[in-house]
Amino acid sequence: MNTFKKLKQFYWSHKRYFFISIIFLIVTTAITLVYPIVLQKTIDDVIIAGKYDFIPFLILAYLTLMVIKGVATYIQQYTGDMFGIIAMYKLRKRLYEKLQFLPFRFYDNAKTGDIMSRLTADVQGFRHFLSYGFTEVIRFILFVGISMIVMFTYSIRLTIVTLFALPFLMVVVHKFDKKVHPAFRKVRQSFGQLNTKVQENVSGIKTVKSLSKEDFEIERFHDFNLDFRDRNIFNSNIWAKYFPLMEFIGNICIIVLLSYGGLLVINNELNPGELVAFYSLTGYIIMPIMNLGFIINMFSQAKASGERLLEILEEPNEIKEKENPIKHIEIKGEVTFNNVSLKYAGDEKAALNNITFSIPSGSVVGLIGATGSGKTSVTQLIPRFYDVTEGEVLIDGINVKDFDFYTLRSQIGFVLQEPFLFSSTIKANIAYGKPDATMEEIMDAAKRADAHNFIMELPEGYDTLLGERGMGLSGGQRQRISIARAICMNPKILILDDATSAVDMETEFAIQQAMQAVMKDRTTFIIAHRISSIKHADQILVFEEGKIVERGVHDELIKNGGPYERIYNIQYQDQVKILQQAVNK
Ligand SMILES: Nc1ncnc2c1ncn2[C@@H]1O[C@H](COP(=O)(O)OP(=O)(O)OP(=O)(O)O)[C@@H](O)[C@H]1O
Repeated sequence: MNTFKKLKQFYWSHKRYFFISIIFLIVTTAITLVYPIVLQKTIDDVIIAGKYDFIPFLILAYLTLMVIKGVATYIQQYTGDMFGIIAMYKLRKRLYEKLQFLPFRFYDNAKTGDIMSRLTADVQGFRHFLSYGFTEVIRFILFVGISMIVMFTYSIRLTIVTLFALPFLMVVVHKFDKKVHPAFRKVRQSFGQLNTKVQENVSGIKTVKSLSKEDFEIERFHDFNLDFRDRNIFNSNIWAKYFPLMEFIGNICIIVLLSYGGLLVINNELNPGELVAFYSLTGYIIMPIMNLGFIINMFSQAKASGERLLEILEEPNEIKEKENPIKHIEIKGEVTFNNVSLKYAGDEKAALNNITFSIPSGSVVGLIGATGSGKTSVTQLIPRFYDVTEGEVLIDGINVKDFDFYTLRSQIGFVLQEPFLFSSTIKANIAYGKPDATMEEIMDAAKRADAHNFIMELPEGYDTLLGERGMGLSGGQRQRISIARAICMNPKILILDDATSAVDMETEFAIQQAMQAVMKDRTTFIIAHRISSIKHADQILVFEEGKIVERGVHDELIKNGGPYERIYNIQYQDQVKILQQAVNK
């Protein structure tokens, strides 16, 4: 019940639909329970007593009851559905909002397919119980409770004898619940894994095909599909075992009722109509108890789903804005790292070790070093994608933790290593960080990123719709659009994380030329593997295993005898060799 209590905020605020549904449920249940009584009166007081004049009135009474029941059922179902649907809407909304604000750390390990299945199937499972499960529980209580009262008024002895099997039925139902709940949780988990598999496969289909791993992937999917099938079979097995047992116990009740009740009628201790009414009422008790399986099933699904939803809703967010943060100020862009260390959650080794540097506003800093040496990690600490483990990161002398997220992040333009484009128009992609940008601003940003010419060659120009993740464009084109997006925001700090790695040397040169003007008055971090990308930087930081091992400007560093000179020699000697080979041909 704890799961339902924790999720109460999503359904209890519109409880009026629930109560209306319950009121009309009581009406329909009451009418259903009146049928056996009307039947008993028809047999005992009209047919056996030979008062046939009453029959037209009874027909009319039946008809009226049916019309009222029909209308009541409609209202009950509609409001019950509304109760579940509104909760589903609110839950999805909150989950989506939560996902937007969860830290990068969460996404480092999250699986897209699993998150998708939580937002779809699990929300649906929970909604199902709210719409139907709750009312079924109440219908159960009403049916069993009222039927028992009516039966007791007809014959106490027959009621007791008929219902002797009920405790057995209860025990079976209880055992069923104990087994079916964990089974359902596993079905849900397995569905999440299956979704993840499909999603990963579709996203990585090029890698799969390029390595001819289709059969391997089919095999792997087969394993997940098999697991999902087996878990469902296991679940069905529980059903198949317990349901006939419940039915068997119910049928014994009916046999006992008809044997003992028949005897009472023969001995004139019970009227025939009363026995018929008893038979119907017993059905009203046994059927709901057997249906309890369905209700428990629905409840188990909802509980399992609710738990999975709570896992997202209760996921801690360690990167928070402080109270009364600094807002609405324009930063200048001076960036300082003081003895900064960073250890990613779950990692033994620190990714950054005691990093200290200061970048004056408006200057360009180049970050170079082997892969995994910590360059990206440094830049991710500035907009607080992660928080430092030790030390502090300052912008204009203010700790980044003191800013509100919008003030901080809206003034930092990021061009990521793997640019992500949305499946909308090129125009919308460039203006993503500044939705009110004019067409002139968008085109200006594209020109600076050397993207304007190729965009104009596309049939729809800036209105060209991109496929998912920018499919339909080359890697270099995607990178240029993402550079244009960052420029369009007009940020004070610009971070280019290997931003020109996917473009050829000529395009890189063109972008660099255009960027000279863009970088003016902005602090720019350029992470690069090519020396050509950073050689004009005002300051170059050379990284090795999470530490800065060298710093200076290009002309000094190439004669320093350190790692920069080594990288320079490898890259430029190669070029000289290539040029010599070309001349010798
Ligand atoms: N999200 C993360 N969770 C855990 N460890 C991480 C994460 N991101 C990076 N690391 C680790 O931190 C170290 C530094 O990685 P980082 O991405 O900063 O290096 P880099 O110099 O930018 O590499 P590259 O040139 O390949 O982009 C590496 O050992 C890496 O495995």
